[in-house]
Amino acid sequence: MSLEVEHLVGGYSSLPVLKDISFEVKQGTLVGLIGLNGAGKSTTINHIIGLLRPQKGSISLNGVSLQNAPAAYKKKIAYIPEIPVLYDELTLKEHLELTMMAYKLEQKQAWDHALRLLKIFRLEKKLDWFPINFSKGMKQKVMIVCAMLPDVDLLLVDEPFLGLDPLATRDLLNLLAEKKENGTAILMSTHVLSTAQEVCDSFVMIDEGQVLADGTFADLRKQSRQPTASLSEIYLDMTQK
Ligand SMILES: Nc1ncnc2c1ncn2[C@@H]1O[C@H](COP(=O)(O)OP(=O)(O)OP(=O)(O)O)[C@@H](O)[C@H]1O
Repeated sequence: MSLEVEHLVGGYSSLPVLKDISFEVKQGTLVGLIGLNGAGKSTTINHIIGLLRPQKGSISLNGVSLQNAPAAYKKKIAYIPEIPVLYDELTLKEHLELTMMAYKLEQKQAWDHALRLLKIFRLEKKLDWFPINFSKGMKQKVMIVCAMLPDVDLLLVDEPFLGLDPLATRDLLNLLAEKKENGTAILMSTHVLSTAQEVCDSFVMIDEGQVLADGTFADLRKQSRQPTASLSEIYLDMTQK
């Protein structure tokens, strides 16, 4: 049971940003997608959520192919984007209702869950607010709450820590750990390598649209022949070679 990306070639129109990307995210694991600016992290995620169409290769989740069964595949994924995408004319409450409708969630259970998440992120008194009145971090928290509501097989998280205060970062990490325990596969792109080193079970390092290395932190230390190096040192060393 996992996300499988196999020989993915893709990008924007005819420009192939991703050259031949393969990796797996197993059920109940958190995988860090690591790369410099422009390496192809968001492009990879955009392919996995079906926003971009592969030029070659395949993407499947627990055997369900994005190409062959897009609706069944998309029901099983949730996504926290790097830049919050909210509807100006909808309140926080209406954003939650929209998410519940989209995933066909049972109302009572979904609202209990939503209220718990809203309390964690200190948003429970802002249900009637519109996005224009939210700070950057608050908008990011709304995206997190919406993505955490459904019970999905795969959660994609694109650079979540920018704009979040330390309390919210801790709360997000706790929620990711909870999701993982429930069996969700999580792929998270981030530049915050110290946090990634602490919380991720394994890593996919990409550079110029190609996988440089993948595996656990111990695997990467072995591959780079640096038994005491940090994730950041390993990555800098690999990209400079
Ligand atoms: N909409 C787009 N149209 C054309 N090219 C794009 C588009 N978005 C990104 N690219 C190009 O694709 C390449 C990979 O970009 P991508 O956004 O995937 O990088 P990233 O690893 O997520 O970087 P960052 O860490 O800066 O967010 C870059 O060369 C970028 O210029």
